[in-house]
Amino acid sequence: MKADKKMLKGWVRQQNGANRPATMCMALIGMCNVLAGMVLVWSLASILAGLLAGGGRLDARWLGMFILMSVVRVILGYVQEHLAVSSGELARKRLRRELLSRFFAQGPALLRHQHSAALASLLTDRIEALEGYFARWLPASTLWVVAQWSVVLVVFWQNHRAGLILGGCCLSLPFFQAVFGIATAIASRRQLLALNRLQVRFLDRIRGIATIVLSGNAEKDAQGLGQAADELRQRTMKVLRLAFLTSASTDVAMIVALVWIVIDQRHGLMHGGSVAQTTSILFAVLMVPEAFAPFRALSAAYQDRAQITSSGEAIQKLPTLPEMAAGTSADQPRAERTARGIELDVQGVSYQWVKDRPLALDDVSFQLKAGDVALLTGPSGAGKSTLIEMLLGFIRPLEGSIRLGGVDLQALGPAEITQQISWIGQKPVIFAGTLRENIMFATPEASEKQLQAALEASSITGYLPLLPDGLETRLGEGGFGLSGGQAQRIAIARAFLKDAPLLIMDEPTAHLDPMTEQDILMSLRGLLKGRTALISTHSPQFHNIGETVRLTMETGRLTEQETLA
Ligand SMILES: Nc1ncnc2c1ncn2[C@@H]1O[C@H](COP(=O)(O)OP(=O)(O)OP(=O)(O)O)[C@@H](O)[C@H]1O
Repeated sequence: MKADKKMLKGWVRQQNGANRPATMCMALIGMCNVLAGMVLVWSLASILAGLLAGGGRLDARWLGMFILMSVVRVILGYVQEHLAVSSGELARKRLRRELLSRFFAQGPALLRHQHSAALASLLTDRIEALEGYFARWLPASTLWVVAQWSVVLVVFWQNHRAGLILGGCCLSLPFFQAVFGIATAIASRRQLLALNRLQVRFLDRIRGIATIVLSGNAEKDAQGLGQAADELRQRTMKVLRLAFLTSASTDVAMIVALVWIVIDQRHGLMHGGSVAQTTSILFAVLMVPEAFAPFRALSAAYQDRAQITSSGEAIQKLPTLPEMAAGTSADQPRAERTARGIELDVQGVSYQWVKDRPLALDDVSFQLKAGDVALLTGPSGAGKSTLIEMLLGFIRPLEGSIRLGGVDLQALGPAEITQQISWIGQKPVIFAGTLRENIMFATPEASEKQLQAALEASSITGYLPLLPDGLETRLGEGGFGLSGGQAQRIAIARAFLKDAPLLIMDEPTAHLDPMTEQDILMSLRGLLKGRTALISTHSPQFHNIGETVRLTMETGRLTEQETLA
């Protein structure tokens, strides 16, 4: 727990450090704004003193200065706001980039630990909510003590008694902040967690809409969602109440300062003091809101501070990245491929998803020569998908080693692993885009000739005339729908285009009817030529696909290993 907090603090410090130049710039402009504010208030006090105590004389120099400072403050405010927006935007972009590369490096293994709605919300809403932290909280927290106390000191220099009163009232602020600010932070954190729970619940329900409707539980489920939404509403109201109390406590301190200074200095104001004396009293009175403004900005941003802690906690919960091979891509070793495929050597690998649970892979060893086609079978839960995720480089063995083309997988960089392996899963992901974009997803540089060859080899040419716009037909959510077999052909075409020497398939025909399965098998036979392959399947149709090795797994162990003639 303590270690988690330390890590979280370290992460927040790192974020603050990455944003420091922009924060310092905004704080500097903020300070200039405060100084301009002092000159502006002094000009106003001088004008008013001239009118009240100088026989109604309007001093044009002070009027000019007042107008000039007003313009300067507008410009500084605009620049500050502009900087705040772009610094918040840059910080969010940087965080999203970091997170996305972390998600991609984890691959599907990530979804075994985290709900996809929680990941989506982390990447979108929760990063979005950090805008206030970078744009408002960081500059406000850097500036407020310096800005507030320079105002108090200037007032004290001009008018000792008023300065002391103002300073005393300002001293009460950290106390209010401690009471209401901390309560606001806790309430904001709870509100964010409630929001996250609601998002996860919504996505689950949308995904399972058919199951819910058909089970006749739609109404009960809607009630559950309603309760979750109500919990969020109550938590949001609590945050707003607390934020209101924080702001009200600042206002009370400010009004007390204002009234106290006026009562204390009423003699000088009412009994016609000199212009200089009236100016100094008016200056002290008019500076009161200026002295409280930095603190007001800070407490308005206090909620934003809670966001970084809660997003940081969610980011900390992501599994740690597997260590990547060090060095630049130029000096990283390359796996050796041949015209027949690539060698794969798995020696004594073990893996455990959760501590104190049985091993998902237990001392698994096998070897594939270039051109071997291995069929991997075994009952559900035997560890086939875990082995595949390990071969794809998404998880690292606790023990043992994997060599691809004579090189340890851990020594190969992610780009090299990606280049050497094609993967076909149970259901290919079809992205929103045209059929052409979907096929060329991993190889956008492929030529038209290569694309045509892949279309033929995967038999997409068979259904292409049925699509309204051929290769330019838009697919994905909201686009033209494809059958399971048609979609799987896209995955096969992608593999043809990629031309990697190792082909890994995880039940590629799991959701297809026997006829379609036979058609897909025909295309797969073509794809297997000149490649090493590992195919995990429950389907007997795969026997005689041209396999040279049969592997059988049970409860994480390789129980049978047969090499065919
Ligand atoms: N995120 C996880 N947390 C805990 N245990 C896990 C996790 N993922 C998988 N396991 C466990 O690891 C073991 C192997 O699972 P795996 O998905 O590799 O099996 P499989 O052979 O691919 O099954 P299937 O044929 O049904 O896909 C199972 O006992 C499973 O419960």
